[in-house]
Amino acid sequence: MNAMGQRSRDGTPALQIEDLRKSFGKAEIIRGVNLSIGAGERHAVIGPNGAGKSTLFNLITGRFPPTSGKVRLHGADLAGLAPFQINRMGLSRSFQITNIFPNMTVFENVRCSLLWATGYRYSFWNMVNRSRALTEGAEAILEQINLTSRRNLPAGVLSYAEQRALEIGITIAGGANVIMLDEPTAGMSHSETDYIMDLIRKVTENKTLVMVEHDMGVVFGLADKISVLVYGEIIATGSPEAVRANPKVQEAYLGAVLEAEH
Ligand SMILES: Nc1ncnc2c1ncn2[C@@H]1O[C@H](COP(=O)(O)OP(=O)(O)OP(=O)(O)O)[C@@H](O)[C@H]1O
Repeated sequence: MNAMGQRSRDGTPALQIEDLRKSFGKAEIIRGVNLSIGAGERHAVIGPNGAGKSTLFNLITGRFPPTSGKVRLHGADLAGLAPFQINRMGLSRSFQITNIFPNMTVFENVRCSLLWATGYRYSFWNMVNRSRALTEGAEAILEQINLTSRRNLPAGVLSYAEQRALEIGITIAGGANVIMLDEPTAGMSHSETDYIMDLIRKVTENKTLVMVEHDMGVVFGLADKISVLVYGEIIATGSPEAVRANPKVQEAYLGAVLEAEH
């Protein structure tokens, strides 16, 4: 069965991380991370600045090779694979920095990412069918991210929140079933944050979501499970309630963050 866009039915976790380590020079930034993320789970990784959250993302997505340890996607070892190969196995990520082409239209941005993501799978199709499939696919995504009415505008003129929605559209375009979002609501107002949160909930329905996020409203509103990364180690993983109540987490991170929000 092609697992794209569907939950694993045999109980294999979507992602398994086994004793993962990463050093830059002498500094060990990721220090033995073990984590299992179930198919269909919404998982948030939180922790203080510099804890290694982006580095962990970069290791999972193949952007950096680990110093040691393993990452498995639906049971398959990702060692040695390039980001585009991992992407074609059903894992797609967004970046903290907006990754869209500002001079291309909104529609072209989505269509292009679809073309890239599905390049191989449609290789036996004739050009007409392929072109039609891409157009229809792009239209369906625009509908999902509520940007149909903006489709012919250059992406650069969209509002910040709309650009982040487009970024999410580009991330989901290839039909990946594991979606990784890096600070999807960074720099947003309360209403924009609520809007993007609803959008994320909608587009990741029946998919696995892994996100790094600093806004605790978003984390506790969206996540089924939370992992807390401090100095390259996961000090707690569990349900939002369990993580919130964990004294180690309170001490290392959440106590100060929740206090600052009130
Ligand atoms: N390519 C690199 N080379 C050297 N050091 C790096 C590299 N990438 C990250 N680091 C270091 O690793 C540490 C963790 O950085 P990382 O960006 O992963 O943290 P983070 O938890 O995502 O932080 P933030 O919440 O501020 O985004 C930092 O001390 C950073 O300077």
